[in-house]
Amino acid sequence: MDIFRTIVRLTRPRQIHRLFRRLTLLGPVVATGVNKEVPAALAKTLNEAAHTDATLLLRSFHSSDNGLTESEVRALRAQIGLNEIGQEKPPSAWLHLWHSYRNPFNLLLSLLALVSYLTGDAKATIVISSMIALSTLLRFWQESKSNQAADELKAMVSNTATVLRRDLLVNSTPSPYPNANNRTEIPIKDLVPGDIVLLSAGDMIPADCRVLIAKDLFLSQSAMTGESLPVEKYAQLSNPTMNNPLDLDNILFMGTNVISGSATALVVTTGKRTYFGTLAERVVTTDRAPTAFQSGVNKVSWLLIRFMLVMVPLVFLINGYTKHDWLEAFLFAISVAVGLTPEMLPMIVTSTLAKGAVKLSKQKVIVKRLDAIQNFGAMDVLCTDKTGTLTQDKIVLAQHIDVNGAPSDDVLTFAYLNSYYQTGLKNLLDVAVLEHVDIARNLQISQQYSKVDEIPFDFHRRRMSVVVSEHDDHHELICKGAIEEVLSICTSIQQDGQRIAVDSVLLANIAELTTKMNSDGLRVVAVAMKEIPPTQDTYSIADENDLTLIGFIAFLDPPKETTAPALAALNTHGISVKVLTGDNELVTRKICYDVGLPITGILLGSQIEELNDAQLALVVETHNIYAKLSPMHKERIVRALKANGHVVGFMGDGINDAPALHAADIGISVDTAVDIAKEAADIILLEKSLMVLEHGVIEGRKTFINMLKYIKMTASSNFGNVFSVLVASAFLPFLPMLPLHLLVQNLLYDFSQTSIPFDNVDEELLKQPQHWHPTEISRFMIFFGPISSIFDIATFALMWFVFHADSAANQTLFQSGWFIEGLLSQTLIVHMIRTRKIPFIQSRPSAFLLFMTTTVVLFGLFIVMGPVAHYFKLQALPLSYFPYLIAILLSYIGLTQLMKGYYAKRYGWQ
Ligand SMILES: Nc1ncnc2c1ncn2[C@@H]1O[C@H](COP(=O)(O)OP(=O)(O)OP(=O)(O)O)[C@@H](O)[C@H]1O
Ligand SMILES: [Mg+2]
Repeated sequence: MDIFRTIVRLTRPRQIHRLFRRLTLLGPVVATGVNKEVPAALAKTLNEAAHTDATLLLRSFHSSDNGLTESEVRALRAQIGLNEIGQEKPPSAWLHLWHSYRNPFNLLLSLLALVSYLTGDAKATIVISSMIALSTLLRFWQESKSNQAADELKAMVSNTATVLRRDLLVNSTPSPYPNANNRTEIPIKDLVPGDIVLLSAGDMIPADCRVLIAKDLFLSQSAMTGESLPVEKYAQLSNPTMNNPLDLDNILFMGTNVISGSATALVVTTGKRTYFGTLAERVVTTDRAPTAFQSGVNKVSWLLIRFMLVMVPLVFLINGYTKHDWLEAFLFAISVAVGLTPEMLPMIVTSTLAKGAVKLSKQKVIVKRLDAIQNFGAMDVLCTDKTGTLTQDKIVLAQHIDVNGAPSDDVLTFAYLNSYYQTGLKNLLDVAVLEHVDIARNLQISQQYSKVDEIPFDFHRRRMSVVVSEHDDHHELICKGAIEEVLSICTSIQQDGQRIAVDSVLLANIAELTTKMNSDGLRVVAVAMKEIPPTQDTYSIADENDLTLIGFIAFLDPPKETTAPALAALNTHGISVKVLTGDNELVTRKICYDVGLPITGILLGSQIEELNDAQLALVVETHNIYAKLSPMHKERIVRALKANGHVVGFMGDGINDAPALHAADIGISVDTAVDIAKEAADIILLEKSLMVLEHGVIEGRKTFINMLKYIKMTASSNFGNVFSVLVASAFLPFLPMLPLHLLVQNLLYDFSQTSIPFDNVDEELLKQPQHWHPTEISRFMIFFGPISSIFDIATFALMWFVFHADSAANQTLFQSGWFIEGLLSQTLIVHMIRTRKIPFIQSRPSAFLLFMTTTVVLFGLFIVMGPVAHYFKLQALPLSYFPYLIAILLSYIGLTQLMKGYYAKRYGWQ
């Protein structure tokens, strides 16, 4: 929860990164420059776990081959707590209150209060103290709301682990781990030591674990150790003398993830006691390059700070010299500085983003990194995979045929065995195969077959094999995968019960058959096998040779009905869609045709391989379909588009999508995706649909536009104010406003701005991607700021010449006149600047904004005209002042409206 407090300091990028990391469940925290040592107690536990024999270890954890029982787990959890990292605990309310207080604005007010108290000015002390309370509570309240929203969002994304539970065992015979029928999915936070977890490619390691069984298990530990190469892990230590905990190669660390292979592991430590947990308290995160948005906010802040550095000393010196009261000149200069500081900027940014995030969550879009919202609105190219996005989430096995195209039960049987025994990949194709449960019954799998080994899937080979033994007289290696990739390892073909050597005629026939199916939109997977004498019990990729092609299974992957309208909607919002898939071009072409996505060019992974970066940069602009891609191709395409200046979104849910999700400006994944894809994403959709995405994009744009509004208004009105102060200081024999007045004005204005996140946005602004142009903000500020000064100076003249407030004795009258005009013009101008159109008539503000600005205006009038004026060192103005005021305000509005037209024509309006 202190996440959001941290974001409040938006001008400090380092904080943001830390914060965003924390929003991710097991964020990629990279420990740099910290003591990476494993605490002694943990090192001992891990070493013991690594060196103890598996059976003994299980016993020492009171666990078994089949895991713990539900009641054991519950008892243990009550004792040791949830599997969570402690840091996510919210800070105490008092601490939060202190942080809400601790800013320059409040510190200055406190100083003023102290000065008033010491000079015996009780009224001023009371007024100033109440201001401090008000501004602190305002911030406290806003932030608490944002924090709560963030917590609720986080809870919406599911993070589960697969565990074995002894009491779920269906029959008394213990099943081999990988296909155990007593597996169940539980939230990661519910894991306890002694739990047995099943892991496969794409999973995050949910706690510190000891490997019990590993199959080609490769992990990325970069999150933990910074090393980028995958490390292999085994069930047994490769070197039994090893005792450096981080080198133990049968220990898995929380926060790392499985790149390939599969494992069964025993949970050894959980939560804060894991290595990750101990690290989380000490980590220094590496800085990612700040996003365009962060650096934009920084630029604006710096602009104002630089400006302040020039103006404030000037104000100080001028007032000191001319009025000879250096203390007052100092306090005044400081107040001007505070007036210039956009101290509410971080809070407005936070609450605008948080509010956007909450609204998005109602559209089933969960934002993991808050500043992704801005990128969401800026995105102009969306790259997406095919399955589940363009097509329905449900794939069905439609055909199982031999090489002649005749239905064949053999093919289905082999495919079933392959899907049943493989553990490396969880995907929809296997789910579809396994739906044919009748086969399992007929085959009596567990009695007739036993698994010998498997060669897991990877996205370069595009195939996977399992080796099973039937009656022990031979082993069968069964392979399934993409057509070309399987054919490349086949030397024969099974035709009408005969095994025939592959020749070009056969190959041509097969090509014709599969092309036909692909063009009908069927995804085709080839199935092949070979029999091997049972001389070995481990197999590797090298054994995938000399296979016999049995036939094909074909899947129906029909397009979603919503895809076509969603594509059209994205198009009208200025976003072009590109399809990046590992599947082949024929199927993809058919799907694109079905959903009405015009194809502007198809490029294959193999072709991309041959292009250098410059060539690729040209090609990605023109082509919109990319097929047969490896994960690295996907990433390269995203990078090329980014380098061309696009803001690129990538949507995907597989292991193969993770690198591209990382590379994109905005990574989008789904709740059902593999852990590492979810981890890499900035946005999680609770429903994989392009339609949902469109709502998200619009919400993102609204959020961004409102934030920009605030920044533009505040920058320009602060700029104008200081300009006026400078002019007034030079000519007046007294202060144009007391420090107190400046601060009250500032606070009231800020107060009215808290409604900005809720404001309406003009329709036409939502049509195009919204980019961030920090230079435009300075231009806007320099353009519109001085306009207000013209009318401020007119007010000075009015007070001086008409109302004869021309001596120190009359200064309160002068100050009151300017106080009202300044506050009213600043508040009114909010309505002018929030739209390029005619306010109220062509573009209506939200009711809340209207309410807040009206309240502030009335309150300002009350302070001056009401009975409390002397508390604020103000005095009631003669009624004859008001017609002048109205004239001044109307002229101001008129001139601003004119200038808006000119500005928009010249520079455009965002
Ligand atoms: N479970 C599996 N068994 C065998 N082969 C598979 C399996 N999953 C994928 N393949 C093969 O690998 C190819 C690429 O995988 P996949 O289609 O999942 O890639 P992708 O880029 O995620 O595609 P999509 O855009 O459709 O999500 C598939 O077309 C198929 O030939
Ligand atoms: Mg996919």
